Amino acid sequence: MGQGRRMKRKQGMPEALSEEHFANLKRKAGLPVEPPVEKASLSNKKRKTGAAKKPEPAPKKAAASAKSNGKPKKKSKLPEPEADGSEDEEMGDEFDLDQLEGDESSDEEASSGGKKKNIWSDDEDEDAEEDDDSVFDSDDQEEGKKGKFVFSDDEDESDAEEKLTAANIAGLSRKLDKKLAEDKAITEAELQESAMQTNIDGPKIFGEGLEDDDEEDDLAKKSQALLAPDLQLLRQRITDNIRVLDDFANLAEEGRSRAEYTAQLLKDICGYYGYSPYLAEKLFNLFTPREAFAFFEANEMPRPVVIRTNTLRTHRRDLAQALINRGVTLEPVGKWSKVGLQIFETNVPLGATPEYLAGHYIIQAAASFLPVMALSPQPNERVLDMASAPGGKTTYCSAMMNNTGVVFANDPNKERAKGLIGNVARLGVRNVIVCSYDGREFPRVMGGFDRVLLDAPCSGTGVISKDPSVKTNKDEKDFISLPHMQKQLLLSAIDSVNHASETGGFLVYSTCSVTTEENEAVVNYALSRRPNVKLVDTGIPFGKEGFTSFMGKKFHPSLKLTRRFYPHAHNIDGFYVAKFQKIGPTPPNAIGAAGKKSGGAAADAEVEVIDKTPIATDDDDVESEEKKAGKKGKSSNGTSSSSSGKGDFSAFDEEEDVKYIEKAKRNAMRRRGLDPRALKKPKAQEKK
Ligand SMILES: C[S@@+](CC[C@H](N)C(=O)[O-])C[C@H]1O[C@@H](n2cnc3c(N)ncnc32)[C@H](O)[C@@H]1O
Repeated sequence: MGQGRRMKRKQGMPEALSEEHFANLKRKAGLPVEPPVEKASLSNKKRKTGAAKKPEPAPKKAAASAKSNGKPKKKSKLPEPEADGSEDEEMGDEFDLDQLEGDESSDEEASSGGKKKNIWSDDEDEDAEEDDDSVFDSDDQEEGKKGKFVFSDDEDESDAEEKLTAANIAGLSRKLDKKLAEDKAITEAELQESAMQTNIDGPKIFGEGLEDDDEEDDLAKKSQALLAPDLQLLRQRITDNIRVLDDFANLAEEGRSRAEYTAQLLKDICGYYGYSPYLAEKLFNLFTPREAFAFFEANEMPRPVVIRTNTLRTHRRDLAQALINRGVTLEPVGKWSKVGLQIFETNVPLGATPEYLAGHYIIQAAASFLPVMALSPQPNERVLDMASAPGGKTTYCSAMMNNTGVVFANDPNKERAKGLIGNVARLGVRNVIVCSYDGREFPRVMGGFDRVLLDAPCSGTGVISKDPSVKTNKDEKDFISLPHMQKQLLLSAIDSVNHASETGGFLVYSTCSVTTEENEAVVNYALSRRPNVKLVDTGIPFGKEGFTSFMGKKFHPSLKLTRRFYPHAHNIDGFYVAKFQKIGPTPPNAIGAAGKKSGGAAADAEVEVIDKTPIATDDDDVESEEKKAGKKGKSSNGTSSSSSGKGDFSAFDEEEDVKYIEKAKRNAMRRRGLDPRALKKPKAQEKK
């Protein structure tokens, strides 16, 4: 209500961008405030790519294109990104950064010196070339620096960029104003019409007020047949009932209980939005009635189209300029991301622009940036993306890692994995190994990862605007079988993390669903089965806290650290993100540990957890054991002592030796490709 159209479409918690905004910035900076002129400091930022030289960005052109945006245009349909596989791996390296550096290194300095950054000053300055972590959204997201995403400020922005953005936005505003006026006229006409209808005293939509269920259904059907359900009236009753439920003591009719109002409301929601009663109730219960209404409403609207800059190939500001030159109206997705661009309008299919084909961006929902930001993979790490196709998050991990280290991108669905391979190729990602296992086979397949992402298969209740079939095709069975699988996958994911990782030891669990069964209940289960993990802050600067109790169920208090995202509250897909830290080795008798494919009993069977950390050479072994001893023996004041406390020359400890000998034997067997569990076989069997 009262919310502008643009604001409605705007991503997350957007910052209003207007000419006035930039004018204010200029005033602050002591610059004259004037209408846009045709001077572009961007013009000295010539870029070479492996393909043709790009035309120099010119604000005039930008303004012109923004102007043309002011005219009503047919919105282009956004095709699915193609797995075209067009490889131009070297492009990223061929940018002429000399030109950039004069300008952009100042941004780097700014970032390192704590100076504020401009609105386009993201990663771009540093990411493609520098190997500090500024390529990432999570510059300051390293563990221990929670919630410190750098918020780019515009203070340092050059005039041209301000004008560029202002012109782009001005064009957009004009267009939106026009559209707004048209919408207003239509709404007024509709209101007049509905006012005439609401004067008629309530047709009994769906048998309102009738006692007997069968009779009610019959009559409801008849009345529907006679009278097409009047959506206006239905909506009116929905809002009326919400108002009553909001202030029940004062507004309820005498003799009508809260339960009756709620039942009526749910029924109307099913009728109006087309949900199955089962799902409508499940989703309704997550919120207050008013918020539930907002949620259902938001599911009827498309989420903004967002692209993620591939920082392995380009910088966000260059990409923005190139797309603006093609007539795309866009702006940064929000301060929380340095790589996202929200697309308002485009004349060109975003899945077929030269920039797309050259791998400069990927079309990716803003919400799916979040798990990766929370994971915050670091350069040179070993990362597992357990359910990775089609690779939006995998390729973001790679960009954050600057194409170093290795990301194992797993997905058992080979068809989907093709899309993943296509994206990996197009985006010039070189540190990914694609594999295709059931995630529950980890860590048997491989373990010892610095970080693991489990973006689990889910019911999709957070993405109903994209897939409305969810409204009716998910039933009780799904909310039993999916959580069951999610729990198994999560235990496998936990067991695949190396708790002793020098840089990591983290796991992110995410879903694009909002139900507690698939989120808090799964995470709570994992906490109860794995005392060697704890929840930590996701570092994401927005989102609602996870539930610590829900409909009589109590969850661990630390569930508060997990994050829920909603379309109505954050204008992104519904999403859930939980971040774990692994603080100790997997208990040897861990119940329900990974590897058992089937559900049911398998999930509860005792499974030996095998250390799948990459096999080190004997020397490495010694070194890493020493490292561990050193690490663990470090006292709080930083002095080091041996773990036994007996100094370097402590007496032999036979028990401890047995452990090392066993481990060495197992390693030796694995080197020879044998199953180390054979060691456990009874001697008699071995002799045989
Ligand atoms: C939410 S999607 C992943 C999206 C992906 N992370 C991305 O950002 O592009 C869930 C994926 O889980 C995969 N999946 C289903 N069952 C699985 C299992 N048992 N183990 C691992 N992955 C599984 C599906 O094939 C699907 O691609």
